[in-house]
Amino acid sequence: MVEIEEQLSGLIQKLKRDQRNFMLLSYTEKILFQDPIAFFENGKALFEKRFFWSSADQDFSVVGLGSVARLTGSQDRFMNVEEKWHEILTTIFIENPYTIPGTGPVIMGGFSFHEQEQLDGIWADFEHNEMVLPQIILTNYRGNSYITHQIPIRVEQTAEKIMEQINEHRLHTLKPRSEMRQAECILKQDLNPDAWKDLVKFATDEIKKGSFSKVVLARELRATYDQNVSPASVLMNLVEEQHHSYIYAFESNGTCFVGASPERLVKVEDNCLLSTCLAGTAPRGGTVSEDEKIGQELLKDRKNLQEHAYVVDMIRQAVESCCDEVDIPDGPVLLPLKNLQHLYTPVRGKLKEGKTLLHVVKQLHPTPALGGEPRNEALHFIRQYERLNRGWYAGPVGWMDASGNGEFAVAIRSALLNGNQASLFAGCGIVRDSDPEEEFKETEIKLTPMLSALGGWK
Ligand SMILES: C=C(O[C@H]1C=CC=C(C(=O)O)[C@@H]1O)C(=O)O
Ligand SMILES: [Mg+2]
Repeated sequence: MVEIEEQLSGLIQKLKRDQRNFMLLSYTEKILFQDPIAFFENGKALFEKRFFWSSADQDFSVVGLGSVARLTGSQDRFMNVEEKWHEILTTIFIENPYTIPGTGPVIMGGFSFHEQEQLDGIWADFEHNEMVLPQIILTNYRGNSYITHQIPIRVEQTAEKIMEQINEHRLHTLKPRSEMRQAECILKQDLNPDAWKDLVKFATDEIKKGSFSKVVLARELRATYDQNVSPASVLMNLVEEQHHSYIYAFESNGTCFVGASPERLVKVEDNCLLSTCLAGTAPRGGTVSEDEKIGQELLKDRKNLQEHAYVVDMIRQAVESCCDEVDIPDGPVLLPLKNLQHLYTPVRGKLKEGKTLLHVVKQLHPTPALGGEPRNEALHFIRQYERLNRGWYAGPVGWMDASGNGEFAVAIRSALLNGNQASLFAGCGIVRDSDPEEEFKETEIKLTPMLSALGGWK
């Protein structure tokens, strides 16, 4: 702590010497292990914006509170954010002795599913895309905790005054979590299930006519609770129940988008790229042998293999345009989750010179696991006929650090929380052989993890 104070004094002197008014210091240090959910929960009283991300498999989480910069790109939004991030980075004084991904200045947030979409209704508190540079970041990596402060320094301030605020933030955020009472569902409302099934039938007719080959159709469920739903308590349940999933939350003005997605869009670490093809779904069995039987059937099922193949073909093309040494296995394997299992094909590559994480996001989004094939025809159909405002559902959500490391998942198995109301989203890949009743059942299973994390249902 003494070190930050010395840094601050030095930088204030420097501002005076250079006759400048303002600069941003990003200061990282290792601290005693902290619970990321407690940090997120404790930040509620102090900050309007909060971001949570954890990837169970890699023992990694990054949580951001507050905002010192907001990046909201419009035209060519991914590249726009990339440019703004580079501009900001040239102005930050970074003090980070660690080479741990997700430490130092990190931007966090997401993008709506549709480009240029006007967000209204339940999404009114959300920008159509927003990546935030938080005021404080807690990064947990392999059992160690790091804290990064983004500290705006004005020439007229004193180091002691700035330290007071830093200490205040630490005092209120670095402490154990308090008891959280789980909300109870008092009303569950299915928004027009029959119309959704009719739409699936209509989509298969269009596929047979040759309008497109695959389209992902989503539906929304609304639930009301006996008290305001606490995003932290939902995160706590998701972390406990949904292993092998990215657990994420983005809160803006009291509305929180939260979910547990098994689907990585893309990860970059030291120029190595990982992406995931995930499409094709079956339930889990009640016994080991039943589970194995369902899994084996899924691996041979024509409709599901078709759904999956469109995703692999498109991701291969997109990744090959940005990477060398692309490695994709010939066939899918099973990815078992708590409530369902998927067909899964991992993708690896090495980023080409000059290509970045956001270049790949731009190429990939939306993959046929969320949009369809061909992309434009499927997106047109979704915009025209799907009866919901997707907002950030199925869009890229994630983080990126100053070294170009970062990861985005697709924001499925998600819910938007506002007070005691929640909207839950789930979709299904529709291909030629899709059956409306079966696809409806598939969305029911996909909604189960969020419903359960929200506190069960009536
Ligand atoms: C669009 C969703 O899932 C996608 C990801 C995996 C499997 C899918 C499927 O089998 O239909 C979907 O393409 C969702 O959960 O809302
Ligand atoms: Mg499916």
